[in-house]
Amino acid sequence: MAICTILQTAPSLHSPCSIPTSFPQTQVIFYTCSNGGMRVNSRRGGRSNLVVSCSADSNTVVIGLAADSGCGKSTFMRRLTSVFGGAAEPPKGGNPDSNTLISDTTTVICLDDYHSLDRYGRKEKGVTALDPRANNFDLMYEQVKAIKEGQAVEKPIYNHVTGILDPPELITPPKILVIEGLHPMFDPRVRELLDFSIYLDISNEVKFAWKIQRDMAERGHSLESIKASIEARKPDFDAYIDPQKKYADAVIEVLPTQLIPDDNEGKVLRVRLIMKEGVKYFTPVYLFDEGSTISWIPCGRKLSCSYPGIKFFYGPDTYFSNEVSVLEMDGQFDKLDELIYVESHLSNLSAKYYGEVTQQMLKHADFPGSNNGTGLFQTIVGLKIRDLYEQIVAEKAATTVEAAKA
Ligand SMILES: Nc1ncnc2c1ncn2[C@@H]1O[C@H](COP(=O)(O)OP(=O)(O)OP(=O)(O)O)[C@@H](O)[C@H]1O
Ligand SMILES: O=C(CO)[C@H](O)[C@H](O)COP(=O)(O)O
Repeated sequence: MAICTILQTAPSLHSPCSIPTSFPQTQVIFYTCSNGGMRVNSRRGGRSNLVVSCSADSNTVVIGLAADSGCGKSTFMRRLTSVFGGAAEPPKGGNPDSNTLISDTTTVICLDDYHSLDRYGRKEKGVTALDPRANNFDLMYEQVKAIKEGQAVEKPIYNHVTGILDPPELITPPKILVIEGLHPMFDPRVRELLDFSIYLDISNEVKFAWKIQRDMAERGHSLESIKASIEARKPDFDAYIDPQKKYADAVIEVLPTQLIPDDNEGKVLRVRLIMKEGVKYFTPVYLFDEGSTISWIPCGRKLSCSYPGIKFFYGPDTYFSNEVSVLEMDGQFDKLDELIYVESHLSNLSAKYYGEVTQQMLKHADFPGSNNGTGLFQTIVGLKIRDLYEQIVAEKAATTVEAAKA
């Protein structure tokens, strides 16, 4: 059984355990921790809102999601949270500019909150936010480690509206902590804390098309300023962000289509899901026959395809000297409900029932990428993360039972 330890009394803070509002001295009390642990047997009388920590055998599972800005992290997070069945919201009653999203199962923190230099500091020193010198990796490590071990932390907030660091917010240990941003796999100490890691690898052409779509249409930026911002970030992106992909357990690579010769519109995409072999709790998805090499055009009687059609590929490969399986989709779906035909040919999806992938995709048909491989592979990785979490919890429960028997 997991044990939480009372660290301090702090009436103004929220607790990671559900604590009765008051309790008499010498009473034995059971607390359920939000990361799945449980506290028993307190004889302290007193007040509500004690800050407690839940012991290591109720550890939070930590997931890292790396990508450059504007590459679909928020969209991915919304798909992931939905797989667990709840909506994610900023901390209640907190800073309206908080970057954190909390649902029943997951807490997503944005690593921009560990910027050590604010917008003005970066300008003064002439460094970008991608530069490690603009980020506090010691604090990132200490706090992710603490949360993983069941302790609440006071995490800084980087305010994207004002460009300065706001007063911190309390983060209590969830069942699953997702750390998303520019550098989740940069610092070896933080990397070591990750139970699973994902890199969204958006090619320059596609990144440019997405940036234009968002920053011109939604934020009123000019084409020239978007080009200049991408160019200014590129050297640091190449030096500090891109190299993290070699550590990722899964990479979603987004490239221009090969189905339209010399396409420069960037609307039709070729998306590759690169899955590392031999990762604990993670078995790669496969098409038709595990380990074989397959090229498949599913268009025909059961799948409608308008120009330029759809092409799947599956096969083994190596990626930064690691053995991987690659699943690729080029093109886009005309009718999303027909995705069930493709789903029925995929195995190891970690779905709870036949058609769950299609159902998730239909549920969020309005999210960017729902008609192509970006949405499909993000949904599949979401199911894989749920499966990984459930395996870890089951393994811990079995260990606890064994320990109790001994
Ligand atoms: N799969 C996709 N297909 C097409 N466009 C996409 C896709 N994913 C993201 N985009 C585009 O990129 C924009 C940014 O997406 P999103 O907000 O998910 O990225 P982000 O990485 O969280 O960005 P930021 O770090 O800047 O907050 C979207 O508004 C959309 O225009
Ligand atoms: O890369 C980024 C986030 O992923 C931002 O550029 C970084 O956080 C700096 O933010 P701002 O635009 O507020 O100066």
